[in-house]
Amino acid sequence: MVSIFPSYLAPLREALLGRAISRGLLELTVHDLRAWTHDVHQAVDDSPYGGGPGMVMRPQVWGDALDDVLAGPPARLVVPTPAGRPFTQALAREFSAEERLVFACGRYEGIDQRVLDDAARRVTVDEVSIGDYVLVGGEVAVLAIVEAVVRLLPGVLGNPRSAAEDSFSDGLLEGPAYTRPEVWRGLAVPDVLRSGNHALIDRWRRDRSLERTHRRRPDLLEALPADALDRADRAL
Ligand SMILES: Nc1ncccc1[N+](=O)[O-]
Repeated sequence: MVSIFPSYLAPLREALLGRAISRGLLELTVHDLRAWTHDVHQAVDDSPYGGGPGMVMRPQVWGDALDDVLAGPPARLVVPTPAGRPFTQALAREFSAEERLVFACGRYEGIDQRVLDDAARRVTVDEVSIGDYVLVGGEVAVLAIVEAVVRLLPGVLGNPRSAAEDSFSDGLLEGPAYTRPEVWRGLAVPDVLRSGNHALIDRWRRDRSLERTHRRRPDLLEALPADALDRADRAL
């Protein structure tokens, strides 16, 4: 990763991801973009051509940084930006199969477009968005993207089934989950989940998942492939 706030990415070395790194399941290197500046002020941005508010990150600094960081084994350049294509679970899976990912964290009003155009001459460049809102920079998006990708790497999650049964893995939202005690503040766990009848439990979970998706994300239902819903689903 390349950022002007490397410490923003420190959480990646905590907990699950930190353990995956210490277990050698992945390597993580954070570079300070300012290492590629040469002026005393270590300037990384300048005012935009054509005027307008804010600052644009300068091509020379990013160009030199990416020349160095992209050197070596083939990598895919991921640039978080609100103007990017949506980052989805499917893209997380695609990224998790890559040998190496390089993340360019932009600040201010983004990075001079020529940096991405120049990089695209050498590597695949993915401008991706984690949501329709504007953060101050790409670092928080990189934290989210890396967590979504790394948890899919073999051996990272204790139980590989949980990645397979994620929300979105079957195109639907995950339904409600419960654990002990059976009754808590007068609220009981649905009986079916204690029935031991796994066919019934699977059906109940599928129904809750379909209901929730219908209520909260009808767009996901629209996007399902035709054969994704069976007769029982349609009966719901
Ligand atoms: N939403 C965003 N805002 C700023 C930078 C990056 C962003 N994103 O979604 O990747």
